[in-house]
Amino acid sequence: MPKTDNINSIIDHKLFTEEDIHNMCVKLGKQLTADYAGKKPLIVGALKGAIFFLTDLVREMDVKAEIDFLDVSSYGDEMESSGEVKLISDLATDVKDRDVLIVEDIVDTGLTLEYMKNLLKKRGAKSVKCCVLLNKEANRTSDVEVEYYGSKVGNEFVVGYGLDFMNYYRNLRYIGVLKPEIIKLVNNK
Ligand SMILES: O=P(O)(O)OC[C@H]1O[C@H](OP(=O)(O)OP(=O)(O)O)[C@H](O)[C@@H]1O
Ligand code: HPA
Ligand SMILES: [Mg+2]
Repeated sequence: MPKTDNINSIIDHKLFTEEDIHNMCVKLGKQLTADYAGKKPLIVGALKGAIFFLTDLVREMDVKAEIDFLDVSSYGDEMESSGEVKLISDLATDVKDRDVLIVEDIVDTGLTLEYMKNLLKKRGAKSVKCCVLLNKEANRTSDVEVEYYGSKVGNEFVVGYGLDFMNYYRNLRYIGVLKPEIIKLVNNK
């Protein structure tokens, strides 16, 4: 566990331990191995949140896969989606006729995922599916399909294992729920 300043003052409780996360990666990896058998998918990680999940998930997949990254952002330092997804940096790979699997840490409003799926379909991908670790349905504004997910979560702000609060705490090994009073502090600033 990295030395992270004041972690107890911001985390209310742990939601998923390292073991829980590992088990989700193993289960999803098995499903994806079966579903992508005989294919050579392009795995697209959504920076920055998906970095840890992607690296753990792909090592549970017995599939000949390529990996690339899209840097997209809609939250910046905020805790609510701006409603606008920005493409910060693009893929290096041509997706035309490829089976693409987007890997994401969380789907919340669904706007980021919808943006990425539309972009990849427009570029001529043969198939575009996604695998997200956490599926938060409470604030969903898009009807984007979530083909694979590790677990549903409630309407709580979660941090760790790639998920950030004001760009920090991504490097926690577990996933925790941010204290409601921290959210109030930020919202009242
Ligand atoms: O379903 P949505 O409401 O669009 O929210 C989900 C997205 O928001 C977060 O990314 P963020 O924009 O904060 O960038 P980051 O991955 O660099 O943290 C998260 O990593 C997802 O990509
Ligand atoms: O709950 C969350 N935590 C961190 N980043 C997020 N982006 C959307 N929802 C969340
Ligand atoms: Mg993200």
